[in-house]
Amino acid sequence: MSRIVVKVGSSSLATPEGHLDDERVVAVADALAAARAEGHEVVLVSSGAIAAGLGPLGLARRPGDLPTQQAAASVGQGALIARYAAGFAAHGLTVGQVLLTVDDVTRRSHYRNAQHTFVKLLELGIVPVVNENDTVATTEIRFGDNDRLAALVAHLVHADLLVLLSDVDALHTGHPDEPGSRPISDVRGPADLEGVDIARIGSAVGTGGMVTKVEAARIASAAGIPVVLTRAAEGTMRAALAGEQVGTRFHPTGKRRPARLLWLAHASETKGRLVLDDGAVGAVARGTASLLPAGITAVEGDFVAGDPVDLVGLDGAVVARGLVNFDSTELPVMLGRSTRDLLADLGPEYEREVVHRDDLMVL
Ligand SMILES: Nc1ncnc2c1ncn2[C@@H]1O[C@H](COP(=O)(O)OP(=O)(O)O)[C@@H](O)[C@H]1O
Ligand SMILES: N[C@@H](CCC(=O)OP(=O)(O)O)C(=O)O
Repeated sequence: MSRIVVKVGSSSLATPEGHLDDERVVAVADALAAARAEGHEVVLVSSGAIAAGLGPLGLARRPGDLPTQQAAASVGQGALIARYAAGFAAHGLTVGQVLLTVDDVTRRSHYRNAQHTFVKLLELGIVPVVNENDTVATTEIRFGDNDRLAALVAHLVHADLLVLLSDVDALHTGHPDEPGSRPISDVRGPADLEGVDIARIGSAVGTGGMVTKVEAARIASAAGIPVVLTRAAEGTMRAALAGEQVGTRFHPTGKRRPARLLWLAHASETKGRLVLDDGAVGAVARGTASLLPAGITAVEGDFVAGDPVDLVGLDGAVVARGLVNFDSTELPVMLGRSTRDLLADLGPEYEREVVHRDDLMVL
């Protein structure tokens, strides 16, 4: 038995005008139910909330402005999950809705919550149906694309396979409409992507085109999870879920890393910067040391304890990203001082590291 995360994009669920197509939703539910019948655990990351909201709101096409997108997602997410619930119920399966924001997965406590939720849902035999919580996600706290979200969920649930379903049968050497462009069956590392043109945007309803899919595949495969990218058509979906050679397979290029750090590196918007002296840069870059106040020369931005921040050298180059243990307003009096000195002067609350090494991701 293996655990499979499947991501399906709006372009595979919507009509060309951007409205949700019921038959396509049912086809996805059927394919995942077949995988469940084979003994696999499945997690579905599904776009389509905005598309599903257009009809009920009387909108002709996908809105360009964020508030209307949020309203459409609010109306549409309920409709989307109702359709999945009916589609899976036909196979005797129950779905559980999981809506995530960036904060849920970058802050330690929220992150553990999300992980526990998935573990429990799978234990209970539920099919988790995941989407970004678009209704409350504003521009600055938005993943914006479900491809990357799916890669991070795959890592979070320790998936054995990530399947990215789209409206193309595979990654091609160039946009599929370009003459001479051909499908790529295997990607074993960055060299296989040299010269591959993914710049042209995709369908009118999809968001990221191939760029976000290749980035998602890079994140997952670098963390040891194989990725298959193929079309959300009945035959190709089933073949991909059965582990058959179909579409493009991105082979693992690295080993699993602590999941929370992967989120930190790929999903978080940093709230500020800590400027490090050369000694601290060296210590942090080796990946074994925590960041102490003595090695910090300046603080930039407004943040509170628990926020992600960039750690930069004196030249401004980003060395690492980490979760900071102090508010930006608390740090200025601490800079350049030893923890012993801070303990004596300000008390035990100020003796701890500014960023603990377990909360650091060297970039
Ligand atoms: N090199 C490429 N290979 C395959 N598809 C490409 C490539 N470059 C751009 N694309 C476009 O990316 C689209 C898929 O992205 P998108 O529409 O965002 O899908 P989704 O809604 O599934 O996330 C394809 O339909 C295709 O037009
Ligand atoms: N969360 C949004 C979709 C975001 C997204 O990544 O869309 P897509 O590129 O179609 O997978 C929604 O449900 O409408």
